[in-house]
Amino acid sequence: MASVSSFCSSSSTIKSEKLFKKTTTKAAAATATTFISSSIRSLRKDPTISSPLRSNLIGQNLNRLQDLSRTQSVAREVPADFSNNEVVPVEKKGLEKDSYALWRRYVDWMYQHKELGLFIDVSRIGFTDEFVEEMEPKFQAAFRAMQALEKGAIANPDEGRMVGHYWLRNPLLSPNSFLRLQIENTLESICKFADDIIGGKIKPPSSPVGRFTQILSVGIGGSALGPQFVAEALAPDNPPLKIRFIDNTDPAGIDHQIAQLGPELASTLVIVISKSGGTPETRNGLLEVQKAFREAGLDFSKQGVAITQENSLLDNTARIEGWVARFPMFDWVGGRTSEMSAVGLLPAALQASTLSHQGIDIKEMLAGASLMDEANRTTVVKNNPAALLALCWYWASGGVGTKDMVVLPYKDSLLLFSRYLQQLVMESLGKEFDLDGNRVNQGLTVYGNKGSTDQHAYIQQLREGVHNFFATFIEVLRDRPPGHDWELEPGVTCGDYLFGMLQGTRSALYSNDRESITVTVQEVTPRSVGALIALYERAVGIYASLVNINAYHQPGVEAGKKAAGEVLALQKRVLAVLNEASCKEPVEPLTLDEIADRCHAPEQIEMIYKIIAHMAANDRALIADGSCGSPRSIKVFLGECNVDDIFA
Ligand SMILES: O=P(O)(O)OC[C@H]1O[C@H](O)[C@H](O)[C@@H](O)[C@@H]1O
Repeated sequence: MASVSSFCSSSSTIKSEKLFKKTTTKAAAATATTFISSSIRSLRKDPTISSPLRSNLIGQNLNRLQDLSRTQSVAREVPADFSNNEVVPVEKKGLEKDSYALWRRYVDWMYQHKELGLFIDVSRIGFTDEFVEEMEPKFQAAFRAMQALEKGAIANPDEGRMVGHYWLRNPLLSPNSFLRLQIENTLESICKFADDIIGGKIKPPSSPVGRFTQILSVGIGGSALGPQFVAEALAPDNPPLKIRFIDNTDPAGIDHQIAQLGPELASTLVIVISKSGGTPETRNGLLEVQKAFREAGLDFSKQGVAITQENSLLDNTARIEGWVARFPMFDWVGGRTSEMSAVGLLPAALQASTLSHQGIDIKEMLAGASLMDEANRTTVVKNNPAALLALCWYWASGGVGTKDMVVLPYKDSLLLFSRYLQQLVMESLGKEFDLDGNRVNQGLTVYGNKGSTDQHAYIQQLREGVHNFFATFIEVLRDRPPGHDWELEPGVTCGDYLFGMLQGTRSALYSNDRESITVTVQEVTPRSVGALIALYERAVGIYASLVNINAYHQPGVEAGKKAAGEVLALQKRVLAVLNEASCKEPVEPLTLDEIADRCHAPEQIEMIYKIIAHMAANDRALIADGSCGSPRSIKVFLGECNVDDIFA
């Protein structure tokens, strides 16, 4: 039953909508503004409505305020406390439309990193000077937190861990010489190992080619997304060592990767990546690959490499089985910020070009990240690229995630950037509680693929539909390597079209009050990719401080893992019950109620039905009566009875 206050919230919203529609005079606009503001206040305080609904309703109301401001051209009376005291109010005004004023804003706020050739344009985000001023203390606190983090503070208090991904690209910053040496030695051993593999010094034992030709990376989440993004962005066209990924426990997906390797399995280097060394999907991928090796008569241990924390299950397995190599994953590096650790560096270093016989230049990636980190250490918001992004995110999403971030790289090779950012941003910022234990349900939704492709898919909605996002364009100035360009019509190249599409979409969105950031790089190189990763890692860290959350843990992920474990445990009980009934003479097919009863889990009947339907679809349970489409009617038994299991 809807509680009184949740009813009030939604009725306020309806009323504010009506008021908004009726508003024709300044006086009416003022009344509407006051009413909408108070609706926002009530929504923020109402504990009885779900947080997605709350965000949605607040977002709608903020949009109305913005629209009111635009139509009435009056200074806004926006509530100073529409949220809890932690959140700085975002006083939305109509976006600047005068082209000279916009040009001034563009030039005033343009960020340029000369050495990296990277620009950030925040002029199409409508933050005001007052907002920047109000945010200043929060930014100074965020900078202090970042300094402490870089010095080795326990920045992940829930897990009692340091957060050290910044040391990976500047080991001199490490809080002690032990960590510095660990980083430096690991980098050295990665480079040496990659040289030995590419140069054929380390060979697969049974390949007729006499060297490794393929890499199969097994890992998930932070142990896959960075390497996938970097491979897509930087791998050479015809690499002698091509990388593939198993990043799921989907048997068909795994079969597909193994089938595509075919006889080249004999010359495949398998890199198993897992910080914890115990992630089920990764373990399953490993077991499936090991089975394929056995079936092909190959010795997996001569072709397997592990990247994991010391003494994890994976580490111990690799050590005991004598795999080719093991590389460390450090306790103080989180999965989603691990691209500059062995997790990202080893796969990158192995993706060599046929011409140079060198892998992706990982030292350049590290240099790009290090230069970006350096720029992000300034405490002047306007000169700090990551802080600028965080400022825009805060403004655009009200500091409470009311707007989504649509990431649109206009470059095919950056297709996976938004997918990579999805984990980095959403796993870091999507938190139920803040650092003081208040329920805040924070987050920032990220999605996107690439332009101009997406212009032919969902840009229609962005331009004209629900106003629940801001965009980030990633622009790459260099269209293709020099000497290859040609004009496909007088004065216009193919790349000019891509450029035109980006600029056109940016303008079209802005003219309809859709805000955007543009990040520009000269080229997609190891250096610029390293810089982009570092830019967003720091922006996420700063933003997390602004909204007072721990960006470095992921307690919510555990709930799904735990529930999955419970489903599998229930499946084992179901199997035991079915086995016992199927071993009877004659076989005793069971209804779902009977199975649930015998499992002592009547409340789990729906899950038991799903388990049976899944097993039946995979020929592991047989339906004696009825069909899965009418659950009440089915009777189930197992095709084979295993007497040993009954007495086990
Ligand atoms: O590297 P692993 O320990 O296998 O973890 C892989 C992934 O597991 C979980 O889903 C975490 O939420 C991710 O942050 C992590 O990247």
